[in-house]
Amino acid sequence: MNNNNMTMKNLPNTNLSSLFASTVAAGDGGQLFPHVQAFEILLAIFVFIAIHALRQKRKQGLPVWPVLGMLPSLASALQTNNVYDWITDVIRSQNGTFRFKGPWLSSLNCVVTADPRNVEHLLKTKFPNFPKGSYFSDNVRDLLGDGIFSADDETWQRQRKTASIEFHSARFRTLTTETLVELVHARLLPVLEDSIKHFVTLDLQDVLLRLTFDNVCMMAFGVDPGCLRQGLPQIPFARAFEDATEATVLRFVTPTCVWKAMRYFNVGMERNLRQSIREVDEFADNVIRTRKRELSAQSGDGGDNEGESAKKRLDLLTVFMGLKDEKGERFSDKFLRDICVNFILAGRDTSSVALSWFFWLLDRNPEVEGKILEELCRILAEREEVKNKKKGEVVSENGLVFRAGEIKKMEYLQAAISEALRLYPSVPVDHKEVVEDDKFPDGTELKRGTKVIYAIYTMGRMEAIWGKDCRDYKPERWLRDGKYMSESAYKFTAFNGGPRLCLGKDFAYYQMKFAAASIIYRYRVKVVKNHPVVPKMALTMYMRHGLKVKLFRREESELQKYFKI
Ligand code: HEM
Repeated sequence: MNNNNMTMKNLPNTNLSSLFASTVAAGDGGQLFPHVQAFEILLAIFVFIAIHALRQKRKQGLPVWPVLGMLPSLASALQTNNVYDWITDVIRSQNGTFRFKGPWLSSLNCVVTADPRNVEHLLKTKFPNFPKGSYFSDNVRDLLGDGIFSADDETWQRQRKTASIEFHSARFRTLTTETLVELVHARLLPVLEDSIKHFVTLDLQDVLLRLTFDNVCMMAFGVDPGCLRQGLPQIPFARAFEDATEATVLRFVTPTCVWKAMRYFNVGMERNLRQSIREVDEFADNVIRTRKRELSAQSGDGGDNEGESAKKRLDLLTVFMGLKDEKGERFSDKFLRDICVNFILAGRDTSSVALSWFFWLLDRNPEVEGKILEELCRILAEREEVKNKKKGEVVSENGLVFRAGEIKKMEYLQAAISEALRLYPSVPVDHKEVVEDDKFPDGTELKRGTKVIYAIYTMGRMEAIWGKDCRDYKPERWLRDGKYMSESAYKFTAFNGGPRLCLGKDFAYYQMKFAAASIIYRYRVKVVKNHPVVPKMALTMYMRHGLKVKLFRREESELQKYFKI
């Protein structure tokens, strides 16, 4: 055998077994040096394996290596700027669904799909067969306990039912609307105004995260942590919460036995996680204790300050404190803590991250910004007091607050935000586990215990779902005769679908529209030139480097153009 002639190109035509045989035979005859012989054998084995692995790529989407499975491809994809684009390419090459093969004995084997028929199957049709599962809940239990996000079955159902009634009650809606007005006008806009006064750039993602964190803490605990204030202070509870979620996410990319051992010995990331959870718990315990005191003061003499303030409360903590479980007993403090922490996780960063991508897209699509502004001014022009004013007066009104009815009329803005969520869903991938053997509508076999990932990010980029222009930012695709038309939850999965549809969806749209309209009406948001914008690998699709922007106050003359009065 002439080893010098052995190239990757001509090898597929070589009879490998004869190659092996001749190599070994040469060794038997002792005509070659033993280390050359060993090298040849190893090289031949390697080439054989490489060809086999690469051949699998066509059939299975990625090369499959002995022992390591598809891990090398994943590892190199993780070094790129956007792992979600990589997943998208693989899924597209496999017509919507592929099976990821992890290393031997690892927990990484899974089926990944972006086929709406499969997504409907797992989120709705066969919902009981696809719970979150023990792998997910084991990983998140220390932080989320038995809260709605990680729970399945009755524990989930009970929280879902109660929270759903509360979320859809008129009182709750009024309170959240009022809270939002206060947060945007007394806190967000002054911070933005400050950046203009001091000629500084701003990380808009950080500012929006602060806004939604304060907002959701007020909904869950009835407490304002005050993250969004001038000077943007560090708030220990917010910091601890963020650290705890980041450390929890690390468990998903660490072999289970490794993180469990680290937890046992209280070292590394597990040590940090324990410390952060302790701080979150201290905050929660404190709020729960104080609320209990308030409520007992209210049911006692009812006249003192604590009792009075408790009467006004509508947060989830107070609602759940007033309820009893199926045995007629009050919920434990631990369960109350879990409920609140889960709601904070669900509502903390989803809307702010969506808004960050939205403002980035607006910067790249100024015609969309123009259409939003036109819509805002058209809606404002319907106000009686505006009609009675002379041309130009309304635009100089600093204290202008959009009303709930006006927010609802913002169809184009809703379309523009939905379009941003289609391309950059706040939750880019989600996860389920198979209880009993099953089969997807596309024919994929699912064995009991299989992990299933539905790739929400990829679904927004499938030609089969959205057409040839699926990668373009086009709010118009959501409009029919100027009215916003929602899509099937199994095509547009940003808010999940079926029984576990996002509970905060309506509120989130309201919150995002209110904040966006209040900003866009006053400022042009320009992304700092050459600022790198790439997603971060996390449960929520943050921008890895934040969103550095500079704000410019809108000139009256610019707004004037849009007022048709
Ligand atoms: C743009 C904003 C939002 C997006 C894109 C979004 C998306 C989602 C998604 C994908 C899920 C399913 C997660 C899973 O089961 O693994 C979910 C669940 C949930 N979301 Fe949202 N969400 C948003 C805002 C909010 C807000 C503001 C709240 C509350 C204040 C909220 C409350 C919830 C709750 C409680 C669940 C759990 C529902 C259940 O399991 O029954 N979400 N959301």
